[in-house]
Order: sequence, then C-alpha cells, then structure tokens
Amino acid sequence: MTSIGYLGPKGTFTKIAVDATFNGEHKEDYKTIPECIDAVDSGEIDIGVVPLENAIEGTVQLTIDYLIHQVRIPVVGEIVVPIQMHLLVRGNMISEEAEIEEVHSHSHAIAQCQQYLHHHFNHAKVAVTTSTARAAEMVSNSDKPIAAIGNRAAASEYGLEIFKENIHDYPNNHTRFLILSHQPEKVNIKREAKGEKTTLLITLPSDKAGALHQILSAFAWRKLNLSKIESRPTKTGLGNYFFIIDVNQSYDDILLPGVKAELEALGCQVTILGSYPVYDIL
Ligand SMILES: O=C(O)C(=O)C[C@]1(C(=O)O)C=C[C@@H](O)C=C1
Repeated sequence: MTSIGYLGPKGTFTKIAVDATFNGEHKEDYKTIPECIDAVDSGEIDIGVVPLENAIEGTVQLTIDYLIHQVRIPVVGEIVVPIQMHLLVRGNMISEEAEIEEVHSHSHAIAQCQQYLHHHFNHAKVAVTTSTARAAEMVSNSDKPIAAIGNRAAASEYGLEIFKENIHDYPNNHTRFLILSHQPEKVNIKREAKGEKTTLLITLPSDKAGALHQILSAFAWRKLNLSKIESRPTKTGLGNYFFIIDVNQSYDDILLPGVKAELEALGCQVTILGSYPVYDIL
C-alpha cells in the first residue's frame, strides 16, 4: 500500500491537504517538515506533502531551503488549500480574552494572525509549536488558560472549542502544498487537475549587469507565463542567490528545453525541480 507522510499530528492543514487529495492510502505523520522530507528521500514513505507558500505570509522557507540545499526530490504535484485560522480553547475554561495567558501555534499561523494578536493578545505570551495541530493537542492536555491557533479539524480532533473564528488578518487566505516523490507512478490523486506548472532552480554565472533581465527574456519571447519568481540565498555569502521560477505549463518538448539551453549558454545552472499538476481544494 502506498504510504504518504505529512506534517502532523492529525488536524494540521497539511493533513487537510492530504485527505482532500488522496484516498485510503497509509498516512504517516511527522513532527517536522525536514523529518517528512527525509522520510521520502530515504524511501521510508512513498510520498510526502509539505507546505510551501501562504498567501499572507509568503514562502515556508524551511521547505524551500531544504529542497534546494539538502535533498533533491521531484515535485510531482501541488495542492492549494483555503486557510481559516481560529482561536481554540478547552471547553468551559475561558469566558473572555483577558483570561488567556498564552497563545500557541506554528510560526506561519502566528504570522497570518499578527494584527489580531497585536490588538487582542498583547497581554499574552505567544509561543511557537511544530504545527498548529500540535498546539491544539497541547491546549487539550493543559489545565492552564491557554489557546491555540488552528483549524476546525484540530478543534474536533482534540475536543476543543472555537473561541474566535477567522482570526487571520486578510480574508483571501490560501496555502500551497507540494507533493514530493521519487516514485511518481505511486501518486494516485482523486481530483481533476486545474492546471500544470514547472519549477526551475536557476543559478546565475556571476555578478553581471542585466543577467536577470536576460534570464527573464528567455521566458518572455517564448510567451511563457510565470506565476512566481523568488530569490533565496545560496548560503555562500551575501549577495549570492538562486532564482526559483514557476512557469504556468508542463515541461514540453520545445519551449522549456529551449529556455534551459538558452540559460545554460549564458552560463546559468538550471535544475528542473518538477513539472506537475496543480489541484485546487475549494
Ligand atoms: O501547522 C500546520 O497546520 C501546517 O500544516 C503548517 C502550515 C505552514 O507551514 O504554512 C500550513 C498551513 C498554514 O499556512 C499554517 C501552517
């Protein structure tokens, strides 16, 4: 049976992404994103699902850096999930905000509720956990007046109440998750894809005027639509970057191989991180 790893425990947004995309496969939870990615790389599990980017807070840097620097696992799919953050507490424990002494959650969830926390919980300690569901689990096991930021699934998984709904700072909130696997034939998804993407990792040859412009024109004159460009440090010194570029189409036989050859002729190093379908969970 195919096994799928995710950032756990049960009740994370990553688990929601997994449940909405895969059928009855064996699902294995991991405490951290690197542990989940390592398990895919070593073959302990067949597929891993990890968060990549949130509409409010941006890239999950731990994920992208791990995929660039530590392992090379093909991206075989993307899942876009709507995100609603709620404040979760133990039932009958808290009647007003002022009683809550601590708020716990994943750093990316805390960042998505920054304004809310600033206006309502300046009195409280805000603490980071390995995931939103881990925070919910902690709150359910504690007899202190503390709260977690998490989703509805975590509230029911850990028997918590929703003290305040939709506390994320901007309404149109989504997170992109990556499906990683060395065995694409094992990836069996129950949804229709809504599009295709290719992600390229590009290293510039040297600090040269107009280099980024030359890279972008290789896509532009072929009329390839980009949906994201991001730079991440190569970690070799200040000013040295990789560029990660998402193109809104699959790796075809002509256009993208043409881009790759053109960039290599300019002295760039080009790695295809994946060419994959995109699934939207509405
Ligand atoms: O902690 C969780 O529930 C996760 O699945 C992680 C994660 C993230 O890293 O971005 C996923 C979606 C939300 O953006 C907040 C947290």
